[in-house]
Amino acid sequence: MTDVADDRSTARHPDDGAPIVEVDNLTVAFGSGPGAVRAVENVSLTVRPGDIYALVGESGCGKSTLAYALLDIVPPPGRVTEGEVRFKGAALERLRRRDLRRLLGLEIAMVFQAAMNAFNPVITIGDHVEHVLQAHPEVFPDSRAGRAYFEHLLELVRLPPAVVWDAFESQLSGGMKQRVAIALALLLKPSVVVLDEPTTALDVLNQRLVIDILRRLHRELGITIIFVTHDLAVVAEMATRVAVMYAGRLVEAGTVREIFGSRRRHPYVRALVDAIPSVLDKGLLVQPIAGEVPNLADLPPGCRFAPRCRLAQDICVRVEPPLLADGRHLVACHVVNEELEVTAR
Ligand SMILES: Nc1ncnc2c1ncn2[C@@H]1O[C@H](COP(=O)(O)OP(=O)(O)OP(=O)(O)O)[C@@H](O)[C@H]1O
Repeated sequence: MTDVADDRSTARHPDDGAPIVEVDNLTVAFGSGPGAVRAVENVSLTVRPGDIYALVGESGCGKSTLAYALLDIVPPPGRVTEGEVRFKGAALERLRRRDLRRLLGLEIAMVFQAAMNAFNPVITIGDHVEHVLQAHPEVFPDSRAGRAYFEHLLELVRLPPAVVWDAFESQLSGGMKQRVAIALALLLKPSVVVLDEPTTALDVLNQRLVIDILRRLHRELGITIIFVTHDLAVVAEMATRVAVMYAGRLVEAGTVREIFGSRRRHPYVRALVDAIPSVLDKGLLVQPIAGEVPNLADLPPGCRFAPRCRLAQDICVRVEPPLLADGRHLVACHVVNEELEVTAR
């Protein structure tokens, strides 16, 4: 194993290709001085074209903040204090403001967690579409082609264009609004779409529908998907790669197979998996994770998960574990990495 701080090992894999999004040693802080809280700390990851990349963790682990940083839209008082995000090799913060706006609108789109309330309630969905098309004539010089493309997107998200075009937000159900938000995000043909908790606020049937739709959009439009979720069952169904965050740090990253099937897994990830009846089919034996994510302003020494970890040893409460790579599978845990090295000898 090699000691690295990210998932960019030099090992070659069949899915290797030029990265589309790279997060390099990124730290995002809220506030300043001793009271500052680092919602994202020294996180590095690489997203390649065609990935369906899941950012996972419990509430408060920094997933949404990381997602916002991917589009350079961290809300104040949050700010990037270290590291950078690169899109197709170009650092976002070094792009001129005009180029950045263009890039973010056209190449990377976001569907926000509160998509349910993301629309202006006094205009129709058709008006929303017209506004976007007018703001970006470079994508569809003929707005009729833009309208036709939106209708195509509505069909892909399984909504009837004739109903949706003249509808106001209040006339759509929660599931329909989420799907309209996805169609709108794709209108300018971005190569990457970032979705914050795309299934969380939906009932089970609508969750299923949104998962199916996102897989279809990925297949038919070839878009790269990055999504934030606290739900590993959704990850198991949809993602190709996964990064698991705990209290602002990356604790494990790898393929879905590595995250769910590998013997070498972070105890936090094991605990998350054990908390999903649908994945392990344990029925009533599901184990909730005891304790809570620590307050970011008052972190424990050593491994942040140690106070909740059944495997914790002395070293865990003293020394922060490094993120060790086996190929592109990364784990930050003294105990499981030690076990693997012992077995490998
Ligand atoms: N606007 C803000 N002002 C101050 N601190 C913030 C702000 N937004 C986030 N934080 C800090 O960053 C931490 C991580 O928040 P974030 O929303 O990124 O987590 P998350 O994993 O996406 O959780 P959730 O699923 O609940 O959104 C919070 O616990 C909080 O300490």
